[in-house]
Formats: sequence, structure tokens, C-alpha cells
Amino acid sequence: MRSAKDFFAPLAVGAPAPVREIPARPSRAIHFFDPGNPKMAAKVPDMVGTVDVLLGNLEDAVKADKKVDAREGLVRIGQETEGLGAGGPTQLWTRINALDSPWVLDDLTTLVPAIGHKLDVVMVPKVQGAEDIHYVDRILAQLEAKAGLERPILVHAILETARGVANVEEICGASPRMQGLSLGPADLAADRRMKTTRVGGGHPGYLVRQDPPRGEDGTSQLDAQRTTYQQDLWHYTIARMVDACAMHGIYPYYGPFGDIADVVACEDQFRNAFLLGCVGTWSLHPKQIAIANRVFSPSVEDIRHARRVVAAMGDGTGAVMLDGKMEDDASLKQCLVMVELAEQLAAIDPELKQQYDAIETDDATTEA
Ligand SMILES: CC(=O)SCCNC(=O)CCNC(=O)[C@H](O)C(C)(C)COP(=O)(O)OP(=O)(O)OC[C@H]1O[C@@H](n2cnc3c(N)ncnc32)[C@H](O)[C@@H]1OP(=O)(O)O
Ligand SMILES: CC(=O)C(=O)O
Ligand SMILES: [Mg+2]
Repeated sequence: MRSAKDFFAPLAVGAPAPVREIPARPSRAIHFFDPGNPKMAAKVPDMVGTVDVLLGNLEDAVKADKKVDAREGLVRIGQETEGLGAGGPTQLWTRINALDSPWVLDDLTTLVPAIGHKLDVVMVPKVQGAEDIHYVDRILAQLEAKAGLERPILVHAILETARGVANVEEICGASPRMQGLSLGPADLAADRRMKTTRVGGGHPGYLVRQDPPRGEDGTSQLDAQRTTYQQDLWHYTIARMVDACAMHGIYPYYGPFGDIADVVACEDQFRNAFLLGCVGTWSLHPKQIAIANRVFSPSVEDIRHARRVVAAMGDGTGAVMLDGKMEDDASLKQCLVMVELAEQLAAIDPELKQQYDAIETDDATTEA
């Protein structure tokens, strides 16, 4: 383990200094595309400015004999697409191949010299522990130094193995490059030997059932109709990710929702993650971008309420009554999270800015 004193020292002579704080750039949707698929690649220029992050995927979902096409396609897109990466309106990320695959070394040694100045984040799949992040950290520093890059490329880990989940805190704190974590429900389910066959989302068999009603003699009526409540398979893992990320000042994300046609369940799953503390999610198909943008932007109603609490709380201490409810320092802090997020999003999304600017608040408080 590195000493706290040299945690922020560059890992290669000539590499850019690591960042001290991970920038809070909006990243409601990380939209995946296969850069070697001509139809998807052709859509990328028009998507710039409509989605917070475009991610050129090189790993799973790209066939083994198309890995080179995908890598070369991403280089072309990174070099030729206006407004993509390097402070443009849409960030450019990539998901490299797994660290034990035959492709990952070429992914890194090709991408960093060619488009390292455009790449914001490298997503690393199947991260098992801090050692995987240390490997990527060092090699990125060497490649950045060789390419003369002036800002470090950040790293994002996918949590998709049982060992990765067990080591989640050390993964988040393994490098100052760590930008965030995504849930990888498909590989994680396989690694855990869960008995599901889906990419993210719920399962009708994972439920609790209402107790049976009692008859007049006090016996349970086991034949009666009983309501069942489907539970969230991913609650435990997402909650662990959120805590580990918050502890290290980095950002948690939901991952893929594979039932592209079921936009309703997709929205529900995204909203659960938003409410628990995630800042964004993945989009696998263009139609999931609007869902993610909607869910991961605070609603007008929430911002109206949050602003009223901020106004009512004055210097931020004490307790007040607002609409019959007690508000104090702690509820104020929650409201400030929402207000700050709304401000960040309004700065990049004119439609949201208009909605938030139009909010009117009144003063309906009484001092306790
Ligand atoms: C578990 C994990 O690792 S998840 C991450 C890895 N998986 C991925 O990245 C999957 C990315 N998405 C996809 O491959 C595709 O969206 C699929 C396979 C899910 C569906 O593809 P299709 O059946 O072609 O979808 P559909 O017919 O609705 O596509 C409509 C158009 O949008 C395009 N399109 C589909 N997905 C995308 C995308 N992700 N980005 C850009 N364009 C896309 C299609 O090429 C098609 O273009 P066209 O109108 O010029 O023909
Ligand atoms: C996201 C991912 O890679 C998975 O679910 O396996
Ligand atoms: Mg995976």
C-alpha cells in the first residue's frame, strides 16, 4: 500500500499529476456503442450533445473477431468527432477488454497515444481487487508520459465478481484516478451462481408474500389469495457500492438493463438506483438515453420543495415546520444535494434549466 504522502505522486516520470478531486460532471447516461459497427458508429456524431457520456465498448458484446475493428473504429471516432471528450459537451469513455484477455494490452497501448487527449474515462471490467486498479494506474501513467498528455485519464471499475464486491472499498480507494463504479449484474450473477438468466432488472421469483389471513377460529387460511411483492435483487450490491463510493469521493452507477422493450421496468430499476445515491446508469439502446436523463435529473417538484427548505432554514441550523413536517440541519443537507445537482444539470441542459428557473416558491414555514 502506498503511503498517504505519495498517493498523489505521478506513477511515471513525466506523467500528469493525479487529480485531487473527481470532477462532478453530469453523467446520467453512459451510452454504449460498438465502434466497429458501422450503423452505430454513424450515429455517434449526431448523439454528441444529446447524451452526457458516449462509451466505445471493446469488451463483451463485441465478437472476438471484431475486437480490432472496434478498437480502430474508436480511434477514428475519437479523432474525428467534434465535441466528443476533452471538455466537450459529451464525455468520451471506453470499456477496455478484461485484464486477463489477449486484447487489453493493445487496447491501452493503441488508445492512449491516439486519442488519450480526448478520453475522459477508461472503464475496466471484472475488477477483482486493488491490484487490478494498480496495474491499470501504472500503465496509464507510463503511456500518458510517453504521449505527453497534460491531464490524467480517469478509471472506472465494473463490479461484476463476488471478489470485487467483497473488495469494493479497497477498489474505490486504490488510486486517485478512480472516478466511479458500475454494477455488472450479468457477470456478477454468473460469478455468484445466482439462478437468473437476465441482464439486470428484477425477477418474478424473488419475492415476499403477504401472511395468510386468519379465519374466525384463528387458523391460517392458506388457500386465500395473497399479495406478493417482488424484491430488488440488486439492492444489497448497489447499497454497498454507494457507501464505498461516497466514502472515497467517487461516483456510483447502475449498469445495464437488458430488456430493451420494457421501458417501464427499466425506468423503475434506474429510479431505485437514483434514490439510493447513484448518479447515472448505462444506456444500451438509443431509447434508454431519455429514460436515464429523466430519472437521474431531480424532478421539478423535488427542487421546488428543496428550495423551500433551503429558504426556510436560513443559516442552516435549528428546526422549522414546513407543510406539517419537521425540517432541520439534516433534511437541509439532503435538499442541498438535490439543489446542487439541479444547478450542475441546468448548466448543460437548457430544457432542464428552463423548468428549474420557472419554479416558484412561497414561504409557508413556522419556527419551532
Ligand atoms: C452485460 C453487458 O456487458 S451490457 C454492455 C454490452 N452490450 C452492449 O453494448 C449492447 C449495445 N446495444 C446493442 O448492441 C443493440 O442496441 C442491441 C443488440 C441491444 C439491439 O440492436 P438492434 O436490434 O439493431 O436495435 P434496433 O433495431 O432497435 O436499432 C435501431 C437503430 O439504432 C441503432 N442502434 C442500436 N443500438 C445502438 C447503440 N447502442 N448505439 C447507437 N446506435 C444503436 C441500430 O444500429 C439501428 O440503426 P439503423 O436504424 O440505422 O438500422
Ligand atoms: C455490465 C456487465 O458487464 C455485466 O453485467 O456483466
Ligand atoms: Mg460483464
